[in-house]
Amino acid sequence: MTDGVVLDKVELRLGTKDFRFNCSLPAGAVTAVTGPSGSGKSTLLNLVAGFETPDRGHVLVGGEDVTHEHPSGRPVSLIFQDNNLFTHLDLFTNIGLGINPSLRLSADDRRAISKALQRVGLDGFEKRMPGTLSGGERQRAAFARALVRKKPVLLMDEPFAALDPGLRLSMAKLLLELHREVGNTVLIVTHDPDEVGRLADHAIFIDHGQILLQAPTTEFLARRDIPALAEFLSG
Ligand SMILES: Nc1ncnc2c1ncn2[C@@H]1O[C@H](COP(=O)(O)OP(=O)(O)OP(=O)(O)O)[C@@H](O)[C@H]1O
Repeated sequence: MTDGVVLDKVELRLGTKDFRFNCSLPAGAVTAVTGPSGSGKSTLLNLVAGFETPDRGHVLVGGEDVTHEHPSGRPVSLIFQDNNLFTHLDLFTNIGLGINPSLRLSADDRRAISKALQRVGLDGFEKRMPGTLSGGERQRAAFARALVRKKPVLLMDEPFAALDPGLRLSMAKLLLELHREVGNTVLIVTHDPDEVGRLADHAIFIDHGQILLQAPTTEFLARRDIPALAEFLSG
């Protein structure tokens, strides 16, 4: 098993909260990041993305030590619940920024943008402004941007939480299709045990800033010996 993301004895203090993360998440797999509210799920993603720097320990992505790498230099893409798009820029530009922040785009880049829009079901949406899109369409656009960036790791923080149940299912299906096509390493924060079962190969459970369990999904969903996890699983 190759490591996609490693947090090697990472320690971080934010305000009065202490986080200690030690884990090795497999490359090319979907790992669900779960835990009670305030347990440290977003903080773990922020450490991988580079929005937080550990006080101690190392963060490795694809075997490369990125602990002190600026977020823009890390081989990761991000999709959040919202705020994925710049509201004053059309979709073509929003997605182009994912390829090159100065928007110097080659003919190939331009074709890649249109192809990515097509792939996520937004064929011909290049000139649309984010404000004119539905929530599901905005998430599709965020997927298109992640696609053109071609980064080996995709970090998703509750990407579907704002969507209604039907849309959640179709976005989960799209995520899995794209994941199988590109073989990336996905970390997805979710509060929903059903989503863990639907999407993830592995899952971790965080409580009070520490990882209490890392296991393959089937084992994870069957465990009842950790009270906080049992509570999470019973919804
Ligand atoms: N910059 C900061 N300064 C002080 N405390 C912080 C900071 N960032 C996060 N925290 C605290 O650390 C804890 C973990 O936050 P985090 O956002 O990682 O939790 P979470 O598991 O993602 O929660 P939720 O499910 O509610 O989104 C919270 O109590 C939060 O208030």
